[in-house]
Amino acid sequence: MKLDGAVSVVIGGANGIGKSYCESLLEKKCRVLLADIQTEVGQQTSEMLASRYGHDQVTFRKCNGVCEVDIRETLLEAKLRWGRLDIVINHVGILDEGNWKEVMDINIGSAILTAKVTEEILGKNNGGPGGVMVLTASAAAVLPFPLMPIYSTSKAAVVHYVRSLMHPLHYSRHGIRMMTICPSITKTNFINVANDRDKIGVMYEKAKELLKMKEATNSWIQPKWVGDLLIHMLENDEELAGTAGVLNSKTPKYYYKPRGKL
Ligand SMILES: NC(=O)c1ccc[n+]([C@@H]2O[C@H](COP(=O)([O-])OP(=O)(O)OC[C@H]3O[C@@H](n4cnc5c(N)ncnc54)[C@H](O)[C@@H]3O)[C@@H](O)[C@H]2O)c1
Ligand SMILES: CCCCC/C=C\C=C\[C@H](O)C/C=C\C/C=C\CCCC(=O)O
Repeated sequence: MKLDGAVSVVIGGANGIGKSYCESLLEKKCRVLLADIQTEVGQQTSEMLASRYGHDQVTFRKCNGVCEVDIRETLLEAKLRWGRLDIVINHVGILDEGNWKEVMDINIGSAILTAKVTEEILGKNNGGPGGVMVLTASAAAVLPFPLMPIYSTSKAAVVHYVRSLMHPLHYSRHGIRMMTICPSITKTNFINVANDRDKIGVMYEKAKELLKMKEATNSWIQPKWVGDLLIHMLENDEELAGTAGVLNSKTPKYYYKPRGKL
């Protein structure tokens, strides 16, 4: 798709990978509604980006990415402000091996609600123009990662959900090109959860060891690389729709291209 002049929503855009998504989109002259549950930091990030890329290019709105009403109002605000909506990104997720219900609720719930509302607003079956939806899953969704079985399973469900919705049976109805981005361990605030024994659970010591190794070898994924992958997937959306773009090193690999008809 052509990104110059396109309109996007990034839910969870105030920090880390989401912030990198916003910057990468703005670099390509895409307009961005940066949505986040944290008002103060969201506004700060949006203002910093506005001073760099233009005040008409980016704006902030408070949004809980697991709340259907918030997601709908956020998408509609972007459409109303700029007269169109092309790209919907939801980046929300948690890791808490001590609370499986909440992990499933948030990680899978945010994916299902985002797809539901995106289809409602952009779906060809609802009179919309189609568009693109991107969800952040995790490399743990497709690579073996026994350290965090509940988190990994929730993210695998996100990948499989998107893959299912991109089957021709569904795509022929809604016309929205959907994909997931699956980074490996990325240097953001999210990894601080490793210090919380309750949230990591029985693999706490092993997790600490892995992070120590990452630090010693500086083998983190950088948020900028994830932003670069987003742009690559958007610019090649016809070919990459339905795939999970996995970033376990600087070079991505793509999994699960849906084929055929049932
Ligand atoms: N950092 C990693 O190693 C890594 C790797 C793969 C996938 N992920 C996924 O990326 C996401 C975390 O992003 P990050 O690593 O950039 O962390 P981060 O903490 O730097 O940023 C997360 C952002 O999401 C916002 N947010 C959290 N809950 C929200 C909600 N309910 N509604 C709206 N906004 C909300 C936060 O306020 C924050 O701005 C999760 O989905 C996680 O599973 C992270
Ligand atoms: C064990 C570390 C716990 C803290 C890290 C916090 C969050 C990370 C979440 C990511 O979504 C996990 C992503 C990928 C893990 C999958 C494969 C890892 C492959 C091993 C490696 O990259 O070294």
